Amino acid sequence: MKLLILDRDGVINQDSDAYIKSLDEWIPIPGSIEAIAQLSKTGWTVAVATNQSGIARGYYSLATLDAMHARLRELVAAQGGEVGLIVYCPHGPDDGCDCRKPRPGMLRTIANHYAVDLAGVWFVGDSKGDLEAARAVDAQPVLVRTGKGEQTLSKGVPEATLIFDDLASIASALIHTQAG
Ligand SMILES: O=P(O)(O)OC[C@@H](O)[C@H]1O[C@@H](OP(=O)(O)O)[C@@H](O)[C@@H](O)[C@@H]1O
Ligand SMILES: [Mg+2]
Ligand SMILES: [Zn+2]
Repeated sequence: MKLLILDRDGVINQDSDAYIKSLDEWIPIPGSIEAIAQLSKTGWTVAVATNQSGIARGYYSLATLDAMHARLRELVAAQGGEVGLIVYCPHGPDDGCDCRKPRPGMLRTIANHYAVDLAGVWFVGDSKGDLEAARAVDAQPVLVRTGKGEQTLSKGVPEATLIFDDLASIASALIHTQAG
């Protein structure tokens, strides 16, 4: 099975230090919707693992979060593609949950859902915690320069990390080289 797991904020949509608190603030990064559609149309299953501590912080509701994910699904479907399982961590940094990245709980949830092994599966993120979550389960850490990616890169990333400009360039690489 060709499985690709994506972080959300900073990879699929623009991120903000003030959190993405409303549907209006959820703005796709240019090329990302097309990339997901193209990947799914070429046999890739695209899942999402996203920290959403804004829920615990009271910045937005689960209904708002669901509306953002419904919008993502609508936009990808309009291009003939589909989005797989979306898993989010609604907890705060001090809640001690197993799902908040850098813990790999969400990646394991996705792997169990699809009954696949995570070894070598590409997990694409823009933050250090994304890369650490990938490494915790022997997945392939992949950093994009969008969102917080440049900032993350400037602080140093694990040697095995693959680095791409954006999700569109990842899709192009996977589709044209049938990697993964
Ligand atoms: O990149 P993903 O995992 O999809 O989502 C990240 C968001 O939940 C937010 O995560 C926060 O980190 P804290 O949760 O406050 O540590 C901050 O980095 C915000 O800028 C960011 O929007
Ligand atoms: Mg992110
Ligand atoms: Zn959690």
